[in-house]
Amino acid sequence: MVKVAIIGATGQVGSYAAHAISQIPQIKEVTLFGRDGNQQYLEGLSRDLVDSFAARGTNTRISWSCDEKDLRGSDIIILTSGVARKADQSRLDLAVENGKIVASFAEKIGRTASEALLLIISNPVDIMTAVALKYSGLPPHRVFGLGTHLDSMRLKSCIAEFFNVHVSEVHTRIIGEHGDTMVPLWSATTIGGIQINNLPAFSHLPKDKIMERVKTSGSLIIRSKGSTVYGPGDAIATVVRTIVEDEHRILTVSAFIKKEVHDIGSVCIGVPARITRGGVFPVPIKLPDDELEAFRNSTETIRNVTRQVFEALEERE
Ligand SMILES: NC(=O)C1=CN([C@@H]2O[C@H](COP(=O)(O)OP(=O)(O)OC[C@H]3O[C@@H](n4cnc5c(N)ncnc54)[C@H](O)[C@@H]3O)[C@@H](O)[C@H]2O)C=CC1
Ligand SMILES: O=C([O-])CC(=O)C(=O)O
Repeated sequence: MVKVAIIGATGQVGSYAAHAISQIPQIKEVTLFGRDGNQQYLEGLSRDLVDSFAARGTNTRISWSCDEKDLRGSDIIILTSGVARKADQSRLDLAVENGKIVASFAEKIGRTASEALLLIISNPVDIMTAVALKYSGLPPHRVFGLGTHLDSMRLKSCIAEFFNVHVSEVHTRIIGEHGDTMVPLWSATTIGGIQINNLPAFSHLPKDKIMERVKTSGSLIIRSKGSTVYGPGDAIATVVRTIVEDEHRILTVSAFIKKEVHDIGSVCIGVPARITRGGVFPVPIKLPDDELEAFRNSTETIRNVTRQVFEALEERE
């Protein structure tokens, strides 16, 4: 049975993620972590979740803590702490501020829960994954971020709507930055197992418009209702279920790549990765020239900002 800790559980994403993952039968306990001062909120949140579980017939145990010692024994730690962007900000604008928060939690995790798998949600998620990797000291296959999994789901639903098919018939992927330079892999997109460009209607698919919608989904939702909650929460639950059931599914998460995508490496970025109970393993792939060039551009963006954040964090030390 599995024990999961959510750091940043008092936030919008952390609290819904707690609810979503608690429906996974193998999860025995979810610990809600918050900052000192948030004890009352955490007690209220845990009571609210317990009521929900009773209503649903869910057997997961809920606990809460503000003490890093209680991270010990966690199998999976989900880190959602950090500042959320305003609708007119880029996720990259949060890099230094959230870098400090993520580095500090990563150090705590390295000290107390070095056997855990660490899933990063805080934005900009690719850079925060690199920060968590460096400051936790955990091996690369045990530190990864939500990456472009949610973007891939957004693209999937747009394609399903256009072709008027069930979402489960659409397989697609977005790789690269969880941000403006993300790269849709049309070459890896199928509907009902058929390569999308072999379907006559593909020539009418408004690809640019769809990608604009995917890229601006987060800011539109933030402008309309304050934050994105259900999309990320359920995307997190899918990743966690894939881990605990040792499914070996290939999801597009932010992982440290060495040479899996042509010769590009030494960066944390959204790539297809095999997700197992033991960790996350990027799948070696070859891309057509246009997608490769776009991915290279995306990795450069992430590499540059990661470098700047590392420099800012070194000044802190
Ligand atoms: N990767 C993805 O797909 C997604 C990432 N996010 C990111 O997740 C993060 C959380 O988003 P929300 O839950 O909407 O924000 P929120 O504002 O509702 O919650 C933020 C959480 O971080 C904690 N926190 C804030 N500043 C802190 C500090 N200095 N030290 C320790 N803890 C601190 C708060 O106590 C709270 O628990 C943001 O960075 C957001 O951009 C959100 C949605 C999707
Ligand atoms: O857009 C944001 O800031 C939150 C997020 O990453 C998403 O929902 O994709």
